[in-house]
Amino acid sequence: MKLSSLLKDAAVSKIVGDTDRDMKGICYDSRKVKPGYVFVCIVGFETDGHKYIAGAISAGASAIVVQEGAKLPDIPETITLIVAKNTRQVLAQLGASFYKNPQKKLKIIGVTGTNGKTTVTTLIKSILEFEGKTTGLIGTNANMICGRTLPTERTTPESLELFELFHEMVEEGVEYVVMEVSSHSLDLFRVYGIEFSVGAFTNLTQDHLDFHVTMENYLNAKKKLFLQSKCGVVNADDKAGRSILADSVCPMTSYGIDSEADIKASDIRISARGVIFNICYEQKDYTVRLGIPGRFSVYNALTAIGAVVAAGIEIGRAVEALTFAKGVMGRCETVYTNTDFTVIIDYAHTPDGLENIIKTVKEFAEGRVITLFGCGGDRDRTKRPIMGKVAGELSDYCIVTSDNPRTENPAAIIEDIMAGVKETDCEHIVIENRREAIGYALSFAKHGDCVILAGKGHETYQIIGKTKNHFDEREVIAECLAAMKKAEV
Ligand SMILES: CC(=O)N[C@H]1[C@@H](OP(=O)(O)OP(=O)(O)OC[C@H]2O[C@@H](n3ccc(=O)[nH]c3=O)[C@H](O)[C@@H]2O)O[C@H](CO)[C@@H](O)[C@@H]1O[C@H](C)C(=O)N[C@@H](C)C(=O)N[C@H](CCC(=O)O)C(=O)O
Ligand SMILES: Nc1ncnc2c1ncn2[C@@H]1O[C@H](COP(=O)(O)OP(=O)(O)OP(=O)(O)O)[C@@H](O)[C@H]1O
Ligand SMILES: N[C@H](CCC[C@H](N)C(=O)O)C(=O)O
Ligand SMILES: [Mg+2]
Repeated sequence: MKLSSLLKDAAVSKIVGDTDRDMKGICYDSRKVKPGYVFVCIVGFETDGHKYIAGAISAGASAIVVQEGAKLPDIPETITLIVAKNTRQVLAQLGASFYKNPQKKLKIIGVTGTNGKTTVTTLIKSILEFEGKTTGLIGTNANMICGRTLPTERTTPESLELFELFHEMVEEGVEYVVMEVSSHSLDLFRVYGIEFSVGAFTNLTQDHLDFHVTMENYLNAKKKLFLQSKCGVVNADDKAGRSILADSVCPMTSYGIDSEADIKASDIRISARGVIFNICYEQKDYTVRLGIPGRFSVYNALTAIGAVVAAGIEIGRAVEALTFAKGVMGRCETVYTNTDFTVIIDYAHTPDGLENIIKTVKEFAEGRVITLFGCGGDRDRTKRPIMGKVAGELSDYCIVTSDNPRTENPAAIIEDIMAGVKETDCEHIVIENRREAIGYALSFAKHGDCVILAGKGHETYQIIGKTKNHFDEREVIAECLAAMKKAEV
């Protein structure tokens, strides 16, 4: 594609050099540049892309996009220099042009909120597929195109990768895309230029304050989704949800249990096997059955129903489809252990998520609730003591261990968590090594107990330092149980 066509809709302030040249690709990482590429310099949180201009040019970049005011090295005249106020925005605009605006050929449903995005997007996908629609999914656990699974690094990919994914989806005949829209992605222009057919909001509780600093900034990031959605579906029971409804600039559907709402749930029955409840929509009643336990599952079902109805699916069909919806890997997932206690893997990694899963398990545990958890390193530190307190207040026993320590000292993360646990009188133990901690939990559990392994969910790795080690809790559980059996003989 000619550089001039690529730049047609881009917000650039100055261009120096040839724009008639043919561009082979776009790249924002100098290490991936190939001959004939345009290299977009991003001022990042760890480093500055402008530092790598020389490397990009020697790898063959023939055009460079730089941010206004950035310090630049000598750039040869043969290279086209493009100056912009915001290179993240230009990256998204170039990506959309390069892949021929695939977002305009798809019906895109975006889901945002602190907790529930992965679960809700998976439920929406199940409903759409029940209706015979072709779908694409983008989120934390995986990206999927018509049932084909692609690996994913992020909840919401960088704009360039996102438009490439949309392009593949269009090529493969996808009609509906269901995607998680993280607050980071909204602030960092990863979804810039996309008009969502439906924007849906689950809830807002503390997380990611390392990035957003205040809850107000965090909410404002989430609100951006509704500035680029044709219509919205929002939780009226949530304080932030009510603020989104109050500021609405597009038609909104509200849902809730406690508040007046367009889709209102009542008569909720919760068991270990799932939830059954009534919903009232446009003066008609429907009975919803979902095979995932917990009051939060009622909310996730309501968000999913609201979103598909806003996307044109008949509500009765959506309700019927949910009956067949499967649980999501690592979300309240019961692991088969052939023991007389229960082991549940869950992705709770926020105070609210942890509170929800422990309360849910308490509703059906016959014996003690034993919670094993840690907190991620290089992430919001202030949530750690709160999670410690929540786990201590609600559990019968806590095992405090490591999550993904990343570049932080695991013992220091645990110390932050322990400040909260110690505010409660919950019995507890600290075992830094997660594998050993799981072994301990399994040997400690007795008849009727429920062991919750919280925080890692679907993850099959543990990040220690900058190394990603294979770590699948399902395998660890099986290995520990086998070792325990061997020791008995
Ligand atoms: C805060 C954040 O989101 N950062 C992301 C962002 O990094 P960044 O823009 O700060 O980039 P940087 O690493 O400082 O580098 C600056 C630029 O120099 C370039 N570079 C760098 C080195 C080099 O040799 N050559 C070169 O060109 C880089 O490619 C980049 O363009 O862009 C990078 C490239 O896409 C991401 O890898 C990185 O994700 C970091 C690792 C991350 O952990 N992000 C998490 C917090 C995240 O995004 N989470 C959300 C929410 C999760 C949820 O709640 O579900 C998500 O959507 O996943
Ligand atoms: N609606 C909800 N409200 C509160 N907690 C929830 C809700 N749904 C799920 N949870 C809890 O939060 C955890 C994460 O759920 P899920 O993965 O669906 O959320 P997410 O928003 O995609 O998270 P992430 O931002 O990390 O991708 C679950 O394992 C469960 O403990
Ligand atoms: N999307 C979340 C995932 C946290 C999962 C937990 N295992 C951790 O590493 O903190 C984040 O990036 O904050
Ligand atoms: Mg997710």
